[in-house]
Amino acid sequence: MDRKDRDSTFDWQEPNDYISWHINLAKSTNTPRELDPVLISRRLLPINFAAIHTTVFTVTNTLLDLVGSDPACGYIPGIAEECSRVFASEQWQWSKPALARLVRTDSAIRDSMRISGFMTRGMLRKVTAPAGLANEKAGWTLPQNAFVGTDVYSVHMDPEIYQRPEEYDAFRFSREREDFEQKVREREKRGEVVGDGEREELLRLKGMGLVTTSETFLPFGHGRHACPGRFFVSTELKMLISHLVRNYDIEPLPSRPKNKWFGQNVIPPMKQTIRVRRKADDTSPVPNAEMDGKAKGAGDGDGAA
Ligand code: HEM
Repeated sequence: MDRKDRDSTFDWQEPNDYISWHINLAKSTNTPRELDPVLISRRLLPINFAAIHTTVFTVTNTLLDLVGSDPACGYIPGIAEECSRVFASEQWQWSKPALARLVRTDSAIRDSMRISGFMTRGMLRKVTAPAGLANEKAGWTLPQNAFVGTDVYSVHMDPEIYQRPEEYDAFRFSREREDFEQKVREREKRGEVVGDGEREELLRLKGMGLVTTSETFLPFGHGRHACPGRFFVSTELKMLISHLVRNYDIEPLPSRPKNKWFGQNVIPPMKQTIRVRRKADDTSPVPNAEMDGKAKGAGDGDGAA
């Protein structure tokens, strides 16, 4: 970077990555302390920690939830059909809007995060106010330095919020949206006007996407400190699942292997295996295109799917 600053003919292009952002920020805010390589690595490590095991647990859980479901539910063929259809319509090149159309895939990941989330207590916070925190209505107080978190598991398993909460339903969040979109398409075909009410309903249904946090969907936390990596991870997981279901036959398991609880965490069984076989007919003329890092605009901005 320094050399490029001194000599613009130097043949080097700055990578668009965390370390470069960090260095640029340190320079633009005149904080030379932040340029210390040891400090940079200390900033980077927690991000790696926040990003990697969370993603691995989530994709493992989604696969186990899918493979452990009754094949009669048709989840994997349904997702494969959606991925093939959208991928083909995009000339075998993922883009952010194309990934946003994978509503079944999105829903399959979302319901897995709800039912098989690795964190049963979320949003741990420390009370810093010297006077503590009081909830007069509920009749409790928390002293300074107390820790408080949210019982995420009970919210995700509440039958008043989710119908049959103990069941993994891969299309829980997409079924209604697909039906609604189909009806709107039919009305448009008949030349009928789509009104504000329908547009609002569509917005509500889009709000049931993976990256949308709420008081009732908490695997990414909620509010000010909600996971900023969720947009990236939604892109990554959809591409990964799409690649798998489009290119491999996956043998169903007789039942969903049990996750392991320890303390307030739940992790997938580490020794579980699944059987896959490469499909004879390759479904795209550009094999592995979606895994070659060619998704356009992936990871930036919002994107409720
Ligand atoms: C499926 C994968 C992931 C899950 C389930 C997840 C979940 C979470 C949760 C529950 C929080 C805490 C929210 C809170 O305390 O309010 C969090 C925070 C965070 N996550 Fe993720 N995360 C995932 C992937 C990622 C990735 C890929 C990155 C980075 C590329 C990332 C970066 C962060 C960061 C920097 C924070 C701290 C945000 C803050 O304190 O303001 N996460 N994540």
